[in-house]
Order: sequence, then C-alpha cells, then structure tokens
Amino acid sequence: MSDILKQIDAVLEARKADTPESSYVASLYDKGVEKILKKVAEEAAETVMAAKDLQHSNGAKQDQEHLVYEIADLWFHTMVLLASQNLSSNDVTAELQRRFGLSGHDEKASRSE
Ligand SMILES: N=c1c2ncn([C@@H]3O[C@H](COP(=O)(O)OP(=O)(O)OP(=O)(O)O)[C@@H](O)[C@H]3O)c2ncn1[C@@H]1O[C@H](COP(=O)(O)O)[C@@H](O)[C@H]1O
Repeated sequence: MSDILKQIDAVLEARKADTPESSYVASLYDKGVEKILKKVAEEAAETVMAAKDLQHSNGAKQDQEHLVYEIADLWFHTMVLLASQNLSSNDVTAELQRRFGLSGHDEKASRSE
C-alpha cells in the first residue's frame, strides 16, 4: 500500500487523543460522524463538478489538477470516516486486493444468482 496512506492512517489514529482546537481531524471527530458524512458528501459533489469542468474544457491541465485536488479531499475525508469507525485504508485496499482480477461483470452476475 502507498506509504502516504499508511502515514495518514497513523496520524488519523493519533489525532483521537488531540483537542479540536489543535487539529482539524480532531475537530471532525469532536463534531461527530454526521459532520464527517457531510464533508464526504460535499467533497464527492465537488469531485463531480471538477470532473464536469474537465470534460467541458477537453482536458485542460488546470482542470486536471483541480480534479486531482478534489479527489485528494474526498479520499482524505473518507479516510477520516474509516478512522472514526476504527477502520483504515488498509481495510479498503484489502477489499480491492480481494477483488483484483475478478471482472466487474462476473462479480455482478454472481450476486444476482
Ligand atoms: N490531508 C489532509 C487534508 N486534506 C484536506 N484537509 C482539510 O479539509 C478541509 C476541506 O474542507 P473545505 O475545503 O470544505 O474547508 P473548510 O471550509 O475549512 O471546512 P468546513 O469548515 O466547511 O468543515 C480543509 O480545512 C483542509 O485543510 C486536510 N486536513 C488534513 N490532512 C492531513 O491530516 C493531517 C492532520 O491534520 P490536522 O488534524 O489538522 O493536524 C495533516 O498533516 C494532513 O496530512
């Protein structure tokens, strides 16, 4: 797994002992899961808008960078959500690993049987 994801997971865990005044992550934990879910929804919507802008500009570099920036915000806030539920990016990468090589069409067919 990417080192930066592991590093962020460690910081997110450590922030559980910090005060809301000293840390953005601790302030999200303090406000509760509803606030974290609101941030995830906001960042998802911002990702969709950035992707649409990129589509309309036919791949302008600035819009590519904007999409990456918004997805980083989205990933980050989903990681905060995972940490708040005593999970981590490791759980998600393990699930992706489990799915690796399994066609999405085949997986869907196996669910409907
Ligand atoms: N990767 C991030 C990261 N990405 C985005 N953000 C913050 O997420 C927020 C994004 O929300 P918005 O743009 O909607 O801004 P906002 O208006 O401040 O948010 P609201 O008041 O609306 O909730 C901003 O405050 C960003 O600074 C992050 N904050 C922290 N990290 C990582 O988490 C670590 C711990 O952060 P602290 O807990 O603040 O020390 C940092 O060292 C970083 O590695």
